[in-house]
Amino acid sequence: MKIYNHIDEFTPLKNAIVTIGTFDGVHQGHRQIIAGIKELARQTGGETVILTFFPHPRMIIHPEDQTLKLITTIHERAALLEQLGVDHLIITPFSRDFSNQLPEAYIRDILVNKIGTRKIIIGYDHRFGKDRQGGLADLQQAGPVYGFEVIEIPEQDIDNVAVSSTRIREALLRADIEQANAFLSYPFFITGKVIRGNQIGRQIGYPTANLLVEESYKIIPADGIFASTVEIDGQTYQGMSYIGHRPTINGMTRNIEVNIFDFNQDIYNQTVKMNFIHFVRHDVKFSSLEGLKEQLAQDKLDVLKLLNS
Ligand SMILES: Cc1cc2nc3c(=O)[nH]c(=O)nc-3n(C[C@H](O)[C@H](O)[C@H](O)COP(=O)(O)O)c2cc1C
Ligand SMILES: Nc1ncnc2c1ncn2[C@@H]1O[C@H](COP(=O)(O)OP(=O)(O)O)[C@@H](O)[C@H]1O
Repeated sequence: MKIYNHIDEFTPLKNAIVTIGTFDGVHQGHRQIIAGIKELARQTGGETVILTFFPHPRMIIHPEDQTLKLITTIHERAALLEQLGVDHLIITPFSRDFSNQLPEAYIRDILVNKIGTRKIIIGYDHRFGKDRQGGLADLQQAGPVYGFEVIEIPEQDIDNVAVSSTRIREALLRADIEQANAFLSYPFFITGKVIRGNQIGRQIGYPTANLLVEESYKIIPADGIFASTVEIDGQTYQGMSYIGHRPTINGMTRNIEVNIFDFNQDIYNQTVKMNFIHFVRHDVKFSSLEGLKEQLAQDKLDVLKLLNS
């Protein structure tokens, strides 16, 4: 997959099969749409193009607003789309200039002249251009003029998609990993760099890699203990992960940590992918590290059972 960080980097195609959207999470609903454009591309010898927007307008207009959380960072989104076999991903910053284009100009300049759109799959309620003036009707009118076909995704299908994007976030925020994963059709994951902690982990026999997530807009599930798999340097391990403030040691920061099973390497500064497979239990304040240690032994048994049965 080729990634373009600006529409001007793109060379128009002869037969572009296009869809437009945020695709946060690249979940089950998105996957159906992507399967659709891939099938059309296969039938017509075309190439698939996804036009997406990043940063989100709210991030630009209100950078201090931390309430907007996304299931996937832009890098994670790109990686997932690549795995699905999309040919081209155009990431357009939502600048004032871009959003101020009139619908007719947007269709002509971007979709036709810059991309080479021959087929566009679009939701029935998709809006574009200045003040969101443009819609499906404008595309349908322009199609015959410029030689592209418009394929509408019906309301019913969109509703399913919209609902599940929100539902995935809601599920994660109540630590309902099973529900989130069912909607995503793959395990929810966090990518981060391993940073130093208090080094208490190894003292109690459970070293934990602490993850730093650089993107403040990445959604972090509710606190708890989870059965996980961890990907490091192309290898996958099992482990038990933790999200919380470590009440037992009166921790001040909200940590994302994982104790990796059958593993003994220094991985500081490495980037790891932590997959969330099952919720195990809620965070608890123990009266001593000894109490926590006993619980960790039990957690390990529970996690092994969950991952291997
Ligand atoms: C599977 C797992 C479960 C945990 N459960 C709790 C818990 O219930 N309560 C708590 O205070 N800390 C819990 N922790 C966090 C530990 O307190 C933390 O890993 C330990 O203090 C080591 O911190 P360090 O990485 O800064 O050395 C858990 C950690 C893991 C990996
Ligand atoms: N099985 C393991 N699981 C997690 N980290 C491990 C493991 N074995 C070695 N490590 C290393 O030890 C570090 C965690 O040890 P810990 O004592 O908890 O220190 P810190 O508080 O700095 O995280 C990890 O960042 C990693 O580099």
